[in-house]
Amino acid sequence: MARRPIDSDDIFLALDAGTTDVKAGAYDRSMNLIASCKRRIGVYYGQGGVVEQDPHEILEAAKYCLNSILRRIPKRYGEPKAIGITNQRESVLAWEPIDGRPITKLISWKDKRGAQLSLDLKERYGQVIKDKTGLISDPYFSATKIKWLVENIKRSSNHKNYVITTLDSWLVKNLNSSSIKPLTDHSNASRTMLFNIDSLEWDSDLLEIVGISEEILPEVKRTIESDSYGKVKLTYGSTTREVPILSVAGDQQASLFGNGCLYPGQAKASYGTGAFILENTGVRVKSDRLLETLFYTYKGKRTYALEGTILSSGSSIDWLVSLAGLKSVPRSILRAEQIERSHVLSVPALSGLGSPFYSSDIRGYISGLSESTDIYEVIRSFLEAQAFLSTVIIEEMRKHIKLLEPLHIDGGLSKSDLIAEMLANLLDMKIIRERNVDATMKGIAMMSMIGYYGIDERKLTVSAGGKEFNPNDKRDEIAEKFNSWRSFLLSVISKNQG
Ligand SMILES: O=P(O)(O)OC[C@H](O)CO
Repeated sequence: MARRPIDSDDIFLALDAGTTDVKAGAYDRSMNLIASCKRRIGVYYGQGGVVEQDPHEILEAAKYCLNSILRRIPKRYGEPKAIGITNQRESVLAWEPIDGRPITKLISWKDKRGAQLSLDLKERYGQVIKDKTGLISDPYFSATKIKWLVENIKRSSNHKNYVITTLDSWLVKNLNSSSIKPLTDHSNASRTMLFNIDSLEWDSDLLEIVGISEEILPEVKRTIESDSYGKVKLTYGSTTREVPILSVAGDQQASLFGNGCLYPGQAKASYGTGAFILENTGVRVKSDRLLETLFYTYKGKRTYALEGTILSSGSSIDWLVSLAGLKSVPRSILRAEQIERSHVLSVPALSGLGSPFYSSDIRGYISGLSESTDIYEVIRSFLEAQAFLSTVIIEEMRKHIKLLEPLHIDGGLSKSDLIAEMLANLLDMKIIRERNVDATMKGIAMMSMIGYYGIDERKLTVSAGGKEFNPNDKRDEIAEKFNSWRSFLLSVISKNQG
């Protein structure tokens, strides 16, 4: 990769196509955010575990946001040098490889249509899947969704020539100024449950086991790449710009990067639609109860991470606030945080339980309700559950690799001081919430900048800092509640198994 001179007027773009919002940002050379735009997108929840999104809506939102930030970049900056694209992971759609036209909806990572198949796969091939992909067979990953799409296309249409890919691949195709074949990056491929994270290839045994042909999958490239992903064509008014795409990554990997976790032992927790806790492990570190995944690849090097997932995070709070007929999520959270003491306990497993339990058929439970319980106590218990579930995951991580201080937190729900304070006490460590809670966009912009300059990622100097939370005198009280909650969780799990 060519090295280029560093100029203080250089700027880099980021596109983050998440589950709830599509966002774009422009960053200066020190990774200060200088313009941003966000558009909310719809999620359709149907019977039988169906969760889908409209790819056209996502693409329109992406174009709108990118064009809108271009208009807002101050004149003193030069042309954007590069762009990085990051995305909600595991979600897949089928499309025409020549013109990029979608032939299905985007089947969300939250979709459970593959539940039975993933159970069967777990029973028969659980260890093979873990060894090869680092993942635990679950409908969360792409494999069973891809299989469902293949069967469905066979039954309901004449389409013969199609590919099935994660969202990054489709966006790269549809935003490109030139014709480009279907491509994805290693971090996204590692979430499909079909990709061998040691050999860095689609795994022929797994493809055969699940019954998927490699021909319908995209080619896999490095996360930070100088010349594979083409250029994004941006037009506004009479101006057209072509900006090279120099990085593509799954959103949680991008946020690990954006939180500056570039050394083994550094970790972050992102509280978005779901919550995702990732620790940089450098090399692959095996764990039976957590997910081993590719963090990023750059030049000849690969870096791995351990991951624990909470399937419903911000989405559970949104759901509860709207069910209660309350207007504002942030105001409801603030009010819930002010409650002195609450006896309500919750397991907000609205989409099943993620790590380290992987029970896709469990649903949400609440205990401790009385006639005097008010809705804010219940909201508080949902917030507390995020800190408790995170603690269970991090306890598991600590069995495998030392966790370095501080733990970085980001994502919309990380604005909750309650969650941050509880984490500091439960984990007995410093927590840092980034000044700008959007580490995902920052991470993908950082990756594109590294690709542009061709520099060593650990030599980066970027602006950082944020609010610190440390263990305090509430430690015993929080630990006591955690113990009660843990017993409640175990009773929920055993009830479900029985
Ligand atoms: O859309 P988010 O930010 O909740 O992230 C979704 C994850 O990538 C799913 O694995």
